Amino acid sequence: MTADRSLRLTRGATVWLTGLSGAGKSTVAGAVATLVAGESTGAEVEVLDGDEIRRTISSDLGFSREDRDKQGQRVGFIAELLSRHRVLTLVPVIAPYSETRAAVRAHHAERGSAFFEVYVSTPLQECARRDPKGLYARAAAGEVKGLTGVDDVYEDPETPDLRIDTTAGSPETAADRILEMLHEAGVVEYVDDTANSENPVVS
Ligand SMILES: Nc1ncnc2c1ncn2[C@@H]1O[C@H](COP(=O)(O)OS(=O)(=O)O)[C@@H](OP(=O)(O)O)[C@H]1O
Ligand SMILES: Nc1ncnc2c1ncn2[C@@H]1O[C@H](COP(=O)(O)OP(=O)(O)O)[C@@H](O)[C@H]1O
Repeated sequence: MTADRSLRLTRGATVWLTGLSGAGKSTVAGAVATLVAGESTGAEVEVLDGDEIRRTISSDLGFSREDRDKQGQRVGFIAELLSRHRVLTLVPVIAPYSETRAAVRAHHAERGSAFFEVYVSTPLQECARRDPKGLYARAAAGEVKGLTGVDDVYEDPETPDLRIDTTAGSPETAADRILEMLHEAGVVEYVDDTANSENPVVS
């Protein structure tokens, strides 16, 4: 993205960032939101973070299979509503089950809303090395049970729209790849700000 072009959304979309704790889902979602907010012409962007949702409307949920599925369905419902109303909705939520992710995709498709699955595929070893919340250390000490990827299941997405391993590269590079995906899908377009404002060049 250069300073002489701006970004605009042609429609809303949900971008679901799935992956292990510490993979970089929230950091990359934040980087996309910052880029879009800073370089767009009035585009709306929201982040629905799993931790934040769990502190509010999902404070009744734990980490059983049933509860994780409910969390996915709830967040998917809100994301679809937002994206149908032209918001670029970034969802850094683990969503460990293929079935939940497929149901959320189908929910979007039934309503004509765009949905993209981004697999933040940073390996467990790197996630545990980063351990930004100390969860892996607590799991190793036996203080946390059922941590995704350690002693609870994570079903790898088989056909994600995009796969990003954040072991190498910056969050901004990862964010650029997501914007490129959205550009290719026609959700994002760029307007050449140096062109005649009555005859803008859009790509
Ligand atoms: N047992 C266990 N497994 C996974 N994650 C745990 C667990 N306990 C607490 N946490 C914290 O909860 C965050 C994940 O919430 P999500 O709603 O994204 O997870 S899920 O989709 O319902 O599986 C997760 O956030 P991220 O680290 O951002 O992924 C953790 O902060
Ligand atoms: N390229 C990168 N992309 C995203 N996060 C990165 C990257 N390199 C290092 N990190 C670090 O990894 C950690 C990822 O944490 P977070 O974004 O909360 O992950 P998640 O939301 O998947 O649990 C952060 O401490 C972040 O600074």
